[in-house]
Amino acid sequence: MAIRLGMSANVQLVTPSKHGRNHGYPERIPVLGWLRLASPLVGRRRMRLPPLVGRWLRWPPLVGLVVVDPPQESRRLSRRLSLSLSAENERALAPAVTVRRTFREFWPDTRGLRRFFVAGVVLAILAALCEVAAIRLFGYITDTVLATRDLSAFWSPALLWLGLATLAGLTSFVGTYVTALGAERFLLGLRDRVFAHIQTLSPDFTENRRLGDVMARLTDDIQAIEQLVGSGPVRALTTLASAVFFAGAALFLRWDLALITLALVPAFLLVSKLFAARFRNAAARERFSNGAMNSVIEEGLANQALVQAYNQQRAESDRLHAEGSSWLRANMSQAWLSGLYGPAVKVIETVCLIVILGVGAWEIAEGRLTLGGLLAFAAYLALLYPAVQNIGELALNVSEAAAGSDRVMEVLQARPSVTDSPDAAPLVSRARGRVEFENVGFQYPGRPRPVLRDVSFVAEPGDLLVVTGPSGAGKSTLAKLLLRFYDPDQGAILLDGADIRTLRRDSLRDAVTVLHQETLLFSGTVRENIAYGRPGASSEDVVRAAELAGAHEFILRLPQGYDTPVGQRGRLLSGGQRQRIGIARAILRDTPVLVLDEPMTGLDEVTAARIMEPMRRLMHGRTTILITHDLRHLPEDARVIALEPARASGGLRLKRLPAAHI
Ligand SMILES: Nc1ncnc2c1ncn2[C@@H]1O[C@H](COP(=O)(O)OP(=O)(O)OP(=O)(O)O)[C@@H](O)[C@H]1O
Repeated sequence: MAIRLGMSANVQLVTPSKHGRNHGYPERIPVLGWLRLASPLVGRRRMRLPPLVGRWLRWPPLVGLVVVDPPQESRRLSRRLSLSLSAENERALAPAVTVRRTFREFWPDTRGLRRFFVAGVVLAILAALCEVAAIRLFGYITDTVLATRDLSAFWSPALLWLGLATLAGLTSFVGTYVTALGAERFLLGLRDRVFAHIQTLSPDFTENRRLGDVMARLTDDIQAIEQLVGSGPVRALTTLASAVFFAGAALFLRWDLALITLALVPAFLLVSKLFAARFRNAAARERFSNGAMNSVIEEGLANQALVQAYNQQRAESDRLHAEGSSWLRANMSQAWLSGLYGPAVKVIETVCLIVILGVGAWEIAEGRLTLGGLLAFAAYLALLYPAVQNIGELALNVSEAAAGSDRVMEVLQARPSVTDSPDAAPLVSRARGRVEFENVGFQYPGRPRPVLRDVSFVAEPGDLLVVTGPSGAGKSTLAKLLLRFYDPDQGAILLDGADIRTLRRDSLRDAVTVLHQETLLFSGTVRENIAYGRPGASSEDVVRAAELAGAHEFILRLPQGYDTPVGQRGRLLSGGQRQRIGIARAILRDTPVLVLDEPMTGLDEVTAARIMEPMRRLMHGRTTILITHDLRHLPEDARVIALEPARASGGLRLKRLPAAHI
């Protein structure tokens, strides 16, 4: 984009986009008045300095060189923001980390990408040098062609100018592209790393947190880190280089004129000071309202069935309206401030320009300055502004990134409650499936009392062991221990005589299938959900598993058969259908040990009876631990044990019950 400056200058200015994804690489927008450069910096005292030094350091080109640390106030702002946004969950907060620690942690993630960032810096510097030269040419043309009306002197500088503009455009384009490529790859890699780490943690890591908060860490926070570690240094270096070039060129041209314009700095400082705190408060309110509004939308949509069943549509709409109204108010106060700030700064800018032109005109009249020199001088100063503003924004990015990296590092530092021991071994062949609990005691972290105490039982290969007991007695906890989501505090769990702590977790989990109370499905097709049991399974295998699970007929009746999407968490299917897909998946997985956790919950009598047959097929030849309250549909040979809370001890005792028969 081009602007008209003075009489005929056609100047392109470089500034970063504050919002939006430009990866910190400079983009071009028109800006008038270099003095506005002080605006992002005032009101945030970076360092305590003697008044005189402080005043001089606020002189724009120097400020650009001394901003090395995020302003304390913006750091506090970020902290306050993250405090208020995540006040419900203290785990969302993490200790503050320094920028250096952020670099130490995430710099290795730039491996393989640094060449993109280096290329970005080199190309941006080249583009800035082209700008400097182009402005010089513009001044030359003004003096040798416009002032003398000698067209013959026009063509060669004009062609050179065109060449410079083309080169600047090309370098800018390639620089933007390679920086974006580096930044996007950094995001991809870091997101993969954090997500993979979360996958190694016990499921209670996510269960104990708000899902929205974990997702924000994988998206916004990671992006903030990228702005600091990836494209941040590119921006810092190119901005510094640009500031030095443009300040140097202006001072070289007329150092005395450059100093005169400093007289107007206090006016900018005053306006900026008046606005800075209000801007920050409005932004903090906007972020907070935005978060609150998003959680209402998320909860409302996720629980839509509950909302409608309880006739709470109106209440939910009111809740959203209230949060939306706060958001609107916060946005309007931002709009009011920026609406007012723009014209206020414009007035001062205009005064500044008039002063430069006035003094310049006097200098020209005195023969100490040419017209081209004056216009080139004004253009250099105008280019200096965005460069220095960039540095001010960089400081803001640094504090945002520090807050983001706190939260991401907290995730990366979380250790799985269970890990493989160094000498853990895989199962050498398919397990026979003998499962033994030997005096197992267990207490959930942070819970006052043990949930299991002295639990012992054996399930021989192919056995069906039924575990029953009142709600909350710890039946599902047995399955979590068998899968090693947790390790018992006392006793041991053995698979084929080997303590499962000596086995590799992936190998152990390959030997055990758990069918949960509510069948968990992904939002893919029926086929994909069944094949999840054995990735790479053939279509025939999927169909055969569905037939054994008694699911084939109903699947064929679905609109697209096996390719019918099951909807979010399988909600387009009935409970019984979901259950049969779960059974087909388990059949396909074909493990020697099976844990069925309340497989009949929520199913009516007829459906439950219908599912029994496929369930028997699934259990056939496998060691099965069936967790259930419902002892009606059990086979005759089932052994039943009951977990009961022991009142005095606060633990549990185990009781053997006779098998219940249909
Ligand atoms: N991740 C967890 N962190 C802390 N406590 C937990 C966790 N999961 C379960 N508990 C607690 O452990 C106890 C046993 O839970 P568990 O799910 O094993 O019971 P259950 O016998 O399967 O109950 P139900 O029959 O209702 O499914 C409960 O008091 C529960 O609150």
